[in-house]
Amino acid sequence: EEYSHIQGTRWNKNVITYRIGRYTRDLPRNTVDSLVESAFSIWARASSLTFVRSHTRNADIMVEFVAREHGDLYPFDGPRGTLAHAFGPGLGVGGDTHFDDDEHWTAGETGFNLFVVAAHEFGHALGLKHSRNPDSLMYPTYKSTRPANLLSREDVTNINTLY
Ligand SMILES: CNC(=O)[C@@H](NC(=O)[C@H](CC(C)C)CN(O)C=O)C(C)(C)C
Ligand SMILES: [Ca+2]
Ligand SMILES: [Zn+2]
Ligand SMILES: [Zn+2]
Repeated sequence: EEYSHIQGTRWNKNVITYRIGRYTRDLPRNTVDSLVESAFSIWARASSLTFVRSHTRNADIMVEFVAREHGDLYPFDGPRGTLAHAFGPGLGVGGDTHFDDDEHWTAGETGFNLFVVAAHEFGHALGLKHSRNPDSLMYPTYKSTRPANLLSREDVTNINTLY
């Protein structure tokens, strides 16, 4: 889900920073780093946005793996069910993206594919809402077999309407 009701609608800049906090034990850290970077690059290629990894606390988007109650109003639900959530653009918690660490995160076809889920969540972190088009990345249900070009024409149109 996305919680844009407490944030703004879009970032007022084109260079957006992100920081990876707590990792998952399911994957090597450098695998998580590259999958996260690839998920951001999907949106960068479709828009005028640039994403820069930061190691300081004041990054725009904090990316973390957490479970159950984790300090915001939206505790996760254990294995399956909700896989992740992200806050819409804004200061503080704005843009922050949380992955449910009770899921089995993978880089392949088994478990839940981190790249696909991250790309969906980062759409929310940029201000996108859900789509009713099952072919769109922003469709609310996870699909493991996504086309190579993750974004639908609708996704590309929507990100370019916003930025
Ligand atoms: C397998 N479980 C699902 O398909 C669940 N969907 C999700 O966890 C969404 C993320 C997917 C689309 C990556 C939640 N979301 O929208 C975050 O921004 C349910 C449909 C069960 C809620
Ligand atoms: Ca879950
Ligand atoms: Zn969503
Ligand atoms: Zn959270």
